[in-house]
Amino acid sequence: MIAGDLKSFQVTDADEVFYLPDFVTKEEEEILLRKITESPLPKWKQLSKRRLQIWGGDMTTKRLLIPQPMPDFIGKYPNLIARIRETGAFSASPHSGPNHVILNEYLPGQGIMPHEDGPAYYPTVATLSLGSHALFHYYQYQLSADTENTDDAESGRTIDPQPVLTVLLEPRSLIITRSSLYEAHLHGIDGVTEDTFFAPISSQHGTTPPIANAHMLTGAAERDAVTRGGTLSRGTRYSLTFRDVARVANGARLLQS
Ligand SMILES: O=C(O)CCC(=O)C(=O)O
Ligand SMILES: [Fe+2]
Repeated sequence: MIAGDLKSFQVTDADEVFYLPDFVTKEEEEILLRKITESPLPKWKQLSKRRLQIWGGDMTTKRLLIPQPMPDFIGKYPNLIARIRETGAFSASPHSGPNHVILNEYLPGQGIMPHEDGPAYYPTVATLSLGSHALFHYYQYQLSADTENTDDAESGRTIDPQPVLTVLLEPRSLIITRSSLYEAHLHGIDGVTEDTFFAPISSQHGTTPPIANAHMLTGAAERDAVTRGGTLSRGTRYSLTFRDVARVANGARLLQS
């Protein structure tokens, strides 16, 4: 892919969100899924509702990355880091590419509450989906206080429950989020076992928000469900979130301190 092409993957004119379907091939997806599911148990960090792995190094409380080499299936075959650099999405980031990856595992019924990714990272994230689709929502904070809505535990600010943008992430796709949707918005995935879509004609009966990347979908089942109405069952999904941690510890300096 040529760096300048990124614009042709932009989901809407208004937002810096880019959807790249089929970013990895089926064969590459199989290799990645095998490597992930074969990884030894100690690699996993168990949270209350899902588990994850962190690659590229751990972060100190002062948001300093203590770098670790990437596993071969991220940095060599397939070389996902290089492929993401080639999109140009990180061209203005401190290291011109991602240096940190979080792998999340979601079983059917598991999701991630609306949240912000925080200031340790350069405000660009690229997310590769493997194994299953997900419906990904971007939210904004409520401008005026409304007691009916949920509060964000961390900021204490109220989140508008109506997403500002919803995209369907197909397996093997990459979604890139930059700028305002990264810095001033939240994102999340509902913990459901299936997603139901209503054909536009009957949309008044349904509650599904419009899918902003409907015109960019490449999977037959996904296109069908979104354009004609239907249900997509969630399988186990793995997401790899690629980011650039601005501050990286320098080995020599670490030894001196
Ligand atoms: O699984 C995803 O697509 C989102 C993950 C996420 O938001 C995060 O790890 O911060
Ligand atoms: Fe996130």
